[in-house]
Order: sequence, then C-alpha cells, then structure tokens
Amino acid sequence: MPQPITPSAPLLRACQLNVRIGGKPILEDIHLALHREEIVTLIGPNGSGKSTLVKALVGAIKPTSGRVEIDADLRIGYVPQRLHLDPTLPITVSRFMNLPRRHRREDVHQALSNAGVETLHNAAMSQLSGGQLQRVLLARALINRPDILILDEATQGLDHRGIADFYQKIEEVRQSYRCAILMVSHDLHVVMRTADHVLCLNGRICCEGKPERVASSPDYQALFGEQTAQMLALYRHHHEEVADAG
Ligand SMILES: Nc1ncnc2c1ncn2[C@@H]1O[C@H](COP(=O)(O)OP(=O)(O)OP(=O)(O)O)[C@@H](O)[C@H]1O
Repeated sequence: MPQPITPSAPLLRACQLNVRIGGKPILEDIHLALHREEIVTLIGPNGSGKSTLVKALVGAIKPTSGRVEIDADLRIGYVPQRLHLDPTLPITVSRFMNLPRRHRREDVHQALSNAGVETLHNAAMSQLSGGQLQRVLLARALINRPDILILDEATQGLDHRGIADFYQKIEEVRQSYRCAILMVSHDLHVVMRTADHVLCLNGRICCEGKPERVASSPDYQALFGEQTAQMLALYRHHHEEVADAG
C-alpha cells in the first residue's frame, strides 16, 4: 500500500523576517524553509540582500523583526565567497583544516576526500588555484558533518568548467552527508539545473518555486533582463569611450 506523504519538518525556517540597516529596509517579510537533502538557491541582483539574509539565518546579524527557527543541536557548515590570506603566511592545507581547532587526522582526510582535494593535504594554501581553494573551503565546512551547508557565492572567480565541477561536487555532498544546502549564486544556468527550490530576492522574495517556474516568471525576467541590459549599456559605454580615444 502506498504510504501517505508526510512532509518532514524543516531544519531551518525563517518567518516574517525584516532587516533594517541604518533605518533603511534591506529585507522585508522573508519566509523560507529548508528541508533535509534539499538544495535551495538564493538569486537576486547585486545589493538585493542575499548576503544579509544568509547572515540573518546563521545569526551573524539580528533581524529587526521576525524570527529564524533552527534546532540548537544542528551543525551548520559555511563556505564563504572568498578567503583573504596573507600570501607570505606559510600555511598548509592540513594546518588550515585544523584552525581554529584540531580535528582527528582521519576526519580531515575524509573531508578533503569528499571535497575532491585529498591530494592537496600538504600543499601551501597560497599556491592553490581558485577552484582548489574553494574545494578546501568546502572541505573545512564539511569537517563537522553539517546538517545544513550554506554557500555564499562560492564559485565567484571560477571559469565555466570550475563552476560545473563545483556544483557536481555539491550534488555528491548532498547525497553523502544528507544535509540541506542553501546557496547564494549568480550562476543562473547551473542554478536552474541544480536547485530544488529557487528564491528570487529583491529586498523581498519576488518569486520562488521550482527552477523552471521561477525562470518563466515575469518578476524574474524583469530583474535579470534589466541586469543584462545594464551590463550591455556598460559595455557599450566602455566600448564607445575606447573607440573615441582611438
Ligand atoms: N553593514 C551595512 N551597512 C550599511 N548597508 C549595508 C550593510 N550591509 C548591507 N548593506 C546594504 O544592504 C543592501 C544589501 O546588501 P547585500 O550585501 O546583502 O546584497 P547582496 O544581494 O548580497 O549583493 P551582492 O550580490 O552584490 O553580493 C545593499 O544596499 C548594501 O549596501
């Protein structure tokens, strides 16, 4: 007999979240839920509040009103946009994995292996390529076996191949760790392939749902169509200046 489908409780839930900074509304009336093994992706133009929302969800900033519900026992792994390392600091990947606290050797190895960079154990952090560095940051987020993995534009600066490989790895991580994944991303094409649920943010959530639903939404098209037009205008402006100078 088929079993009735009972939706599992979300691992993280935000209700009526509002954030104002210096009196200016940055996020308004945000509702979201994140379930185990679900990939939710946040997209939105520059300055639309994506990073602010991530910070509010992980408790790095306090919302002006509304609430974030998350079980205190859950482990959260976080992959930042980028890492600024002093290139003169002689630090190996293995040492970096043990900051700020030491982990068991086999846990470090497992995390590096699951992120696809087990061979970089003794490499100098300053010598890593952009793609390798992002994998090491992913490994560090995985070391505590997170229930929720949060990535804030983790593929910034990678080429198309690097982006595709990284998302493939995220898909494997979801399966092996059975974690919920929340990503901020600008890689619209890959988002549309990878995410289970897409939230399109512009101060408030202007559309959301399955990727194909969001992609065909007029709000999404208005936002990203406009951004493309702006990029084109910038390009034209720059191009004309160069042509005038010549
Ligand atoms: N500490 C702060 N003080 C003042 N304004 C802030 C602060 N943090 C964020 N903001 C403003 O909040 C808005 C949203 O910023 P946020 O960084 O969350 O956007 P974003 O969608 O992540 O942008 P991007 O895609 O460019 O990274 C911006 O207008 C930004 O200037």
